[in-house]
Amino acid sequence: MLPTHSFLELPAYQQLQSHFEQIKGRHLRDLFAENPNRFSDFSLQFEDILVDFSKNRITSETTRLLRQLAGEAGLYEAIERMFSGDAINVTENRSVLHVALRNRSNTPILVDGNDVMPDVNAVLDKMKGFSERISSGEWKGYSGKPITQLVNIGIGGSDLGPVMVTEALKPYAVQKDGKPLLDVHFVSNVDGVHIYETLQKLDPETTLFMIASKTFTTQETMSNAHSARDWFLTHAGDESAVAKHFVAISTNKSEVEKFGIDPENMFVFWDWVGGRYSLWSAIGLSIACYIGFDNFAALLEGGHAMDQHFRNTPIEENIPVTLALVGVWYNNFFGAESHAILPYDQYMHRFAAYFQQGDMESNGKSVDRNGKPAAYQTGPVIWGEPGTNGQHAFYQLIHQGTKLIPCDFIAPAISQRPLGEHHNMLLSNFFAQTEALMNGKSGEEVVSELVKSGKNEEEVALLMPFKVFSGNRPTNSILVQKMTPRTLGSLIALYEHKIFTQGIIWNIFSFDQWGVELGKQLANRILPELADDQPVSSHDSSTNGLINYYKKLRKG
Ligand SMILES: O=P(O)(O)OC[C@H]1O[C@H](O)[C@@H](O)[C@@H](O)[C@@H]1O
Repeated sequence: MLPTHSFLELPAYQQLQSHFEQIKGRHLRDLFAENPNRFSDFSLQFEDILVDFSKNRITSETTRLLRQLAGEAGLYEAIERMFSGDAINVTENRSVLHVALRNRSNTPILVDGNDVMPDVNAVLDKMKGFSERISSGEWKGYSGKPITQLVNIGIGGSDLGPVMVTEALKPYAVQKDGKPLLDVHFVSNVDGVHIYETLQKLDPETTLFMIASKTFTTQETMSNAHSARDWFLTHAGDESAVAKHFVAISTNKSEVEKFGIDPENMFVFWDWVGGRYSLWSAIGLSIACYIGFDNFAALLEGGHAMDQHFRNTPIEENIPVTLALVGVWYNNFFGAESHAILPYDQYMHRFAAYFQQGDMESNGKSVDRNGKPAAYQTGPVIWGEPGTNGQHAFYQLIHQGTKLIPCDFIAPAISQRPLGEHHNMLLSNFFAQTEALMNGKSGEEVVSELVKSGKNEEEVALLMPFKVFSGNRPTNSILVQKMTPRTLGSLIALYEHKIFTQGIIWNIFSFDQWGVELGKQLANRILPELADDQPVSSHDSSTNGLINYYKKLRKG
């Protein structure tokens, strides 16, 4: 169990409220002017990862009170409970042990008195052996050819992590003749277009399908898996070929067997691995095959190093806790509704999408751990795109809109693909944006610019208000040396622990996802009603009207 509290009644919450009244009108420009050491006072480093949180609307009093808030919410006790295997996912009565999957120091972690590490290590060994057999060409398809194409069929947590990491670490793909040895594809949507378009690119003789589903009952994944199997059999002809081309990744052995996958070809994980925290488990098999097991192990090591930092570092220097607290500051005091994640690294183009599930499925809750409505804001809307594309799309609103949008800017110092001036140009944008968001541009600056450009008095007066930037818009900057497997592992774990910390402070359960279940149930109820052309009348008038119009339209 986790301790509970009443968020709004924590003494630090009350103190933060009066502190907020004093600080809300202060401008970041002035905070920087007052303290020449602001950068070093408000930045932290972990290995090569620098986290500069100085461009936030905080003072040392703010961080002191926020840390007190974390203490009063029982954060450090909660961290220990997670790491020691307590069933902190109370509504599903499960431990939360993605940290065990990357526990490279191999210290025992107990669930119901049993050490989970031998099972974790056995699956990692099996993944290693499998990925090596694929890349050496020892694993052959039904016609004797080696595998060159992987298709991961999964959705949500059984898709987003592998997609994000294989994209982010593309430069680490196992190579053959100067090119990635394997093409890796991901099919998630139940829309037949997704599997159709993917199958167009495949050769059945050299394709391996990975059916990834924790439950092995998810409608989208099972439909896509059956369609892939049908397509495969029309080419291979013979059921006996399936064993060479289909593997399963799941916690549900009996459903895997029912589907017709040999248990030998099954990679297991456990109910204490949440879907959105599962890329470190067998769900990462496509990653291990694509970048090679050693690189996958480096990813795990990076995650483990961040786990140690999170568990053992005092609160003043604890990076995930600091970012979580700054997030709480905007979410609960400034009323910010969203948070943008903006990687200045094209390979990380799915990073924000990945943490849309990671954060919003975890902390999108409105009932507290006492089962009572939460009378305060919980998890923010997470969104983002890579820089500089975002700059030419939605940064206008971040700079001059009416909403306060705290942003994380992430960049590597060394490009994976150095090309002329490209990386300096990219990074000049990375630095310029946070500077501009912080400083803004005053009326006087605008006027002098307009005058210099030759505008007359009337034109200056007309244009001035539109060209002013208020600034005072908060950002974190995360600068790493290079986006290696280890660094990426640490970064993902950093965000995971930020989410955990915020969930503890908001007194909500971050590891269930009952909100996703309702949609699944309702779709299953409507599906049989779509089988014929009879009008339906069992729903509200809107739903009936839509279904009946659909039935009319689909006749063509
Ligand atoms: O791996 P599975 O069981 O197919 O679930 C896939 C996804 O389903 C739902 O959307 C949620 O429960 C997610 O957390 C999960 O990741």
